[in-house]
Amino acid sequence: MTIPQSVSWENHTIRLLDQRKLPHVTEYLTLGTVESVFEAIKSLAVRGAPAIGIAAAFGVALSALTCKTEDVHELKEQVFMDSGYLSQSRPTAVNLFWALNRMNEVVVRSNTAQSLRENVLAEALTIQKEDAEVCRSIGEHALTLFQNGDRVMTICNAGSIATAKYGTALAPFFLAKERGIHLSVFACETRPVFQGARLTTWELMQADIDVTLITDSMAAHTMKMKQISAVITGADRIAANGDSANKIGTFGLAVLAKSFGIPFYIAAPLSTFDLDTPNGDAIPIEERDPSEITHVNGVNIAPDGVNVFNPAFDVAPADLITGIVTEKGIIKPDKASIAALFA
Ligand SMILES: CSC[C@H]1O[C@H](OP(=O)(O)O)[C@H](O)[C@@H]1O
Repeated sequence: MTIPQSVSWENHTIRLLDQRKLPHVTEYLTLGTVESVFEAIKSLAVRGAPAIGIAAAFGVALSALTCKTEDVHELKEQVFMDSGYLSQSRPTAVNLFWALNRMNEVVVRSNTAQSLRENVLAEALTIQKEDAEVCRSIGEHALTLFQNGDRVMTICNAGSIATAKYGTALAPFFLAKERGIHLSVFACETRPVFQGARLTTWELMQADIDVTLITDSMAAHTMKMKQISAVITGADRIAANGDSANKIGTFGLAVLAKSFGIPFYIAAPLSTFDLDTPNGDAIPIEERDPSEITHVNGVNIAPDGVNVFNPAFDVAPADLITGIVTEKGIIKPDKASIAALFA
């Protein structure tokens, strides 16, 4: 695959692919402070639940490496403070909190300032490496759901740049391509930030995968006219009962899929499950700046002063989900199956 890595650790800094500029400009940011990592996550320079977690993990490593004290207690205090700060960058994707918790545990069990610095960097690199392996497994399992010639709809970007590599919902398409299986992807543009139009189409075209761009409002008509065989999306947080939060518009696709009798799949790693959240109603839904809706590429397209509601995510209830594809296999979206996954 020729798709660039969204996050990497280079020369004691984070090298970050600026996803806001894609597809026309491939530009990298060099992040050397915790504040710049926070801003990169908040402003969507890095986005996608697993990639946010990886960036935050490297942010904790930066915190430890840039804090100059040799007193381990002082160092821990600073790193925990920075970790808490990074946790406030975005509220919905639980991978952020999962990664920060993993980093915090490493901080707790480090006994010297030097070992703490070594350990947090090693842990961040491990989180990234594991994510690539996990995503490849998700792709393998998801590929069993599709047959040569299938037409599959997706929304947002759950691809390589939203993760360490391969993606979640897009992983099966990359693997299908490697194996000569022809799948056609219909990508919803994903208003307001256009992750589908800008990122999913770009990633799939880079890999020479058949992709067709539609607006979000064309989903029902496209399902009917193009004989869509399945819908697959990523997720930002999956509650203990299987309700799944993903990019705004996903709930609508799940309703449509049910209406057309089309299977609707969620693809996500175990790090996206939140067993402490009992159901979708308890998932915090991020509301973003109104300008994401009123402006397109900096141009105001709405009357000045218009009221705006801009939730970044919605929740597909478990009863609309056919299956959740994880690195451990495909499970039913119910409490027992999810509990068994973690047993
Ligand atoms: C591989 S999970 C990707 C996930 O992240 C997206 O949200 P955002 O672009 O706001 O970070 C979206 O919900 C995707 O499914």
